[in-house]
Order: sequence, then structure tokens, then C-alpha cells
Amino acid sequence: MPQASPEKLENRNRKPLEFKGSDPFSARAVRSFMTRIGDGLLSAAGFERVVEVEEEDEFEDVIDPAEAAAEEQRIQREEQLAAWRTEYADRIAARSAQQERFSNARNAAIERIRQHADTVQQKLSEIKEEPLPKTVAAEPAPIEIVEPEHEVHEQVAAVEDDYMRPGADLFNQPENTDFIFIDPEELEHQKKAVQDTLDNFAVDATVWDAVVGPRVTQLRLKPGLGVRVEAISSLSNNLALALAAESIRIQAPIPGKPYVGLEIPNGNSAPLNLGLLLRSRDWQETSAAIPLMLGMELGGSLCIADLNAAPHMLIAGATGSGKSVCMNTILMCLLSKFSPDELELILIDPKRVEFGAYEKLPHLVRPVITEAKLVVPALQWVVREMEERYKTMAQVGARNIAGYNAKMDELGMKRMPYLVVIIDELADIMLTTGADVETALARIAQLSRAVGIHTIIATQRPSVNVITGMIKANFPTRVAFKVSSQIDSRTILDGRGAEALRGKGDMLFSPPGIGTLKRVQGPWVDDDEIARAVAHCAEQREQHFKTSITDLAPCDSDEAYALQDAEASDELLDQAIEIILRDQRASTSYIQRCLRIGYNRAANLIEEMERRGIVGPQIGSTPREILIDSY
Ligand SMILES: Nc1ncnc2c1ncn2[C@@H]1O[C@H](COP(=O)(O)OP(=O)(O)OP(=O)(O)O)[C@@H](O)[C@H]1O
Repeated sequence: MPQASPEKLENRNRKPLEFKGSDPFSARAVRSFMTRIGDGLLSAAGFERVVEVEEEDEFEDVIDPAEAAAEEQRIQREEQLAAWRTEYADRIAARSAQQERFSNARNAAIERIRQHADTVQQKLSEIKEEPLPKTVAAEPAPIEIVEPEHEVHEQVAAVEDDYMRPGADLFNQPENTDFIFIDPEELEHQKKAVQDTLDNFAVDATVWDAVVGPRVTQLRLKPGLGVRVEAISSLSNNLALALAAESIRIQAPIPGKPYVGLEIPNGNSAPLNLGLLLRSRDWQETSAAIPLMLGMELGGSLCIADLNAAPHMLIAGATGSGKSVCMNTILMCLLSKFSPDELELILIDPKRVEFGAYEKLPHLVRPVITEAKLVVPALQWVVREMEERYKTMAQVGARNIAGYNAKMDELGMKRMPYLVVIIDELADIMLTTGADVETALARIAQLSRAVGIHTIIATQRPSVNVITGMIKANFPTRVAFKVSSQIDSRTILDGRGAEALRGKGDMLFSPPGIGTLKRVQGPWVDDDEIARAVAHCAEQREQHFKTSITDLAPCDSDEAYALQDAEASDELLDQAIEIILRDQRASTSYIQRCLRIGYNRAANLIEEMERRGIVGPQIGSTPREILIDSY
């Protein structure tokens, strides 16, 4: 066994126990450590360890591969750790930036909410200043009645002769004029039911007040801030259920008012007598040129339409809804305002039941027309009458009937009467005569207002093949009675609502140009009243039918219609030739537009020109050649 020198041993003993290398647990360090412990023990026991120094040096230079791999792994781990530390620091930085952004956004939102709360507070303080909702609705103001000193029909006698128009005293008067359309207790109950329903569905709206009408009462609801009116209208079925009402109508919003209207049926509904309404101050002092008493609106005001401003009216509704009663009241209004010298009537009644009571009326220009095939010739007569009237007015330089009559009054000559054409059941006529009646009606409607000719048509079939686009465009004043569906309502009024009416004279009136609908209850007039009024007129005047219309041949076919058109077109031929020579355009549609005539008539004019050698024949789609320079 090699012996270590005594110096070496001494040195070893004195050397503190320390590990070599950076890793305290490497194999080399452990061995060195163990050797030193062993040497220490030997020396303590009196032995000496002989160590070959050269061998030990050799041992120190050898690199253990396992140790190297471990070292390598350690370095990699340290690098990985450093990379993770950097990544972690980056994430922490990004996160704090995000937190700062969120915090800014939250502060901005809190600020916005605070501002909104201030606005709400301000609005609430404004609302508080408004009057509190009435607990009881106002009943309509009583109708102001004008009591004549003598019999009404004497008082309103025509100035120029002894003809006396039927006055209000010829019509039935109600025994009691203190109407109570709705019981106040019932109204309170309904208001509560509506408010509860709104609350149950969490719709912030208040039942504000109520406007009472003859057949329905309108509850006015005030929506809270930020509440969509649609949220209320979408509850219509639930509200109807809560009120146990047959139908309700919602106006969201009421035009021109900050409320949503909820119209609910009244318990009490006595008919409104026409006689009472004709005694009202509103009727007697109306400024309308051709007034028509349509009935009573919500709140009790009277709805008086002016046929002169209308100037043509379309009445539609399902069977039994009150159209005929409405036509009768219209006729009664006309008779009570105009003598036969001031008003002429043409009544067309294909159902043969409605206008039988008027056969003896002196205002008629021909017997009531009950045959569909006579309708087109009658309307053609109206067209010719219209043209005659234009000529007559041109002779005195008047632009309309009012101007003409003013001139006649100055000269002490006969005035031009209004001519009103009333057609009950347009559908039957449209089905029998097709487009001819539509064209004739459109022609009359477009041009007749200035010459005092007005048309009122009624139908129980509000479908698009009866109320066509052409009819709708020319009849701007519409009255809709109850219909069976929303589609029918749209056909008549261009909007819904008529399907929720109650029938029996409950109507929606659409005045021309306003676009808002009025809910009106029509007055009631019975057959005896009509008979009395007609007899009153007939007793004073004999009928003088205008032979030109009485002798009209039935118009069975398109041929007969075209023939009559051709005769009439002669008058316009010179004008048509002048137009095509001046504008160098020879087409039917151009003539139609320039002369404002129907297609058939314009086509006849062009064909007549072709016969006379003024224009060439139609070849394909190329315009006709104009063959002359002057005429
Ligand atoms: N203004 C009204 N006031 C009270 N009741 C009315 C009123 N209008 C109509 N009625 C009631 O409704 C019934 C039917 O009315 P009307 O004959 O006018 O309906 P219509 O629409 O003309 O029906 P049809 O198309 O079948 O002739 C009347 O007999 C009457 O009982």
C-alpha cells in the first residue's frame, strides 16, 4: 500500500474539509470527502496512509460524462427558467395595462349612468308638475241644440221660391238627451284592469285619463320614459282578455298627443238620432259647402264632412255593418240642405232594395238605376254633363261652380246645381261591366270637382278587384265600417283598425289629405223618417227627368261603349290633331295624357286620324308616321 509522506498527511489533516467543483454532490467531491475522513481516522489510530500523489492528480483531470450531461441539463433548465421569467413579466405587464383600460371604461360608464340618472331625475320633476290623472272621465259635452222659433223646415225655406227643405222636426227626436254612455263605476273598473295588466307585464305606463264616446271609450295611456309604444300595442290580446271585451283598438300613439289610445266598448249604447244631430248648432251653422253629418266622435264632438272638399267618397264594410244606414243619413243631409234646384241626384242600386224609398224624389235626374247594364251609359252621361258644364263655365270665365254661381247670382240667373252620384254596391257593377265602370268613375273623379259633380260609392266586398288602385287613387275620402279581416281594413284605409270596430254604425272616417282616422258613431235614421222626408220633398215638386239620360240605351258590350266613346271623341278630334302636329308625336298614350281621356277614347281618335290619312298605320313598335304638315 503506498505511503503518503508525513508532510502531505500533515497538510491533509490541516486542510479544512471542502468540496471541489461547483456541484457539492458530484462523485469526485464525495470520494475526496470520504478519503479525507478515512485518513483522519487512520492517523488518529497511529497509521499512515500512503497516497500516490501522481494517481490522485490523474483522477482530478477525468470528466465524468454523466456529470457533464447533468451539467448540460442544469444549464438548459436555467435558460428555460430565465425565458419563463421574462414571459411571465411580459404577461404581468399586459394584464396591468388591460386592468387599467377596464377601469377607465368602468369609470366612464359610471359617469354616463350618473348623467342619465340626472336626466331622469329632471324629467321626473317636470312630470310631477303636470296635472295628476283624472279619476273620473269627462262625459261628452251635451250637444248644443238650436231651437227654432217656428217649424224648422219653414225657417230654412229656400230664398228664391217657396220650396221648403225637410227640417229636423220631420225626424224622430230622442226622449232623453242626457246620454250616459258609460257607467262611471264600470269605467273605474276598466281603468284598474288595464293598469293591472300593464303592471303584470312589467310595462311602465299609466292609465292617464279617459275620453268617452257614444260606442267606445278611449283610455289614454302615458308610457314611461324609454318605453316603446309597441310594448303596449303588443299587449292588445291580453288587455282584451283582462277587460273581457269583444274587441279593442289601440292607437299607438294618438296622432298629435303624447298618449297611446286604448278604445274599449261601452256598456250602454243607445242609437244616436239623426233628428237630434240635425238640430245641433254645429250642423245649422256649418260652413261646409255640401255638409254631411257622419255622426259623433270620441269626446262628443260632431263629425261633419264636406263632400265639396272630399270630393268623392268610398264607403266600405261587411254586410250588416251600417253602410245603408250611412247612405240614408247622407241622403237625408243632402235633402235637408238642398232644394231640387240646388242639387241633382243619380242613384244606382243594383241590389234593388236600398234606394226604393227615393223613387219619388224630385232631385232625381232619372229613375233609380237598378240594372247593371245601365250603369255605364249613366256614367257616360255624367261625363258628357261634366264637359257641358266646363263649356258653360268657360262662357262666363268662371273656374269653378262657386265662381259660376256667384256670377249667376249677380246677374239674377239660374244657378248651376250640384250633381251627386251615389252607387250602392260597386262590386256587383264591377263584376258585370268590368273595367268600363272603373274607367268612367276614374274619369269623373279626376275632373268633376270644379263643376260640382261628386260621387259616393259603397261596397260590402272590400277586395282589391273591387276597390282597385284606380278607384282608391280617385276616392281620397274613405269611410270604413266593420270588416272581417285586417286585410280588408288595409284595402279600404291603407291601415288596420276597421276589423276591431263594433258594427251598427261604428266607423273609421279618413278625411282627405289628413292621414289620421277618426272613430265616429253614425246616426240612426229609420224607414219612416226617410219616407216622411221624401214625401215632404215630393209634395212640393214634380220630377223632371233629363231625357238625355232616361233614353240611354243599355250598354251591353264593349262595342256599344266604344261607339258612344267614338261619338264623343269627335269633339276632341281637332284638338288631338293639333297636338300631334305641334309635338310631332302620334301615340295613343300621348293623346291620352294630353287630353286626360281614357285609353279607348284616345285609341279611337288615333284610328280616326288614320282613316282620314293624317297618321300612318301602326307598324310594330315604331311610332306612327305623321303624314301631313298642317290641317
Ligand atoms: N248608426 C246606426 N245606429 C244604430 N244601429 C245601426 C246603425 N247602423 C246600422 N245599424 C244596425 O245595423 C243593421 C244593419 O245596418 P245596414 O243595413 O246599414 O248594414 P249594411 O252594411 O248596409 O248591410 P248590407 O250590406 O247587408 O246591406 C241595421 O238594421 C241596424 O239595426
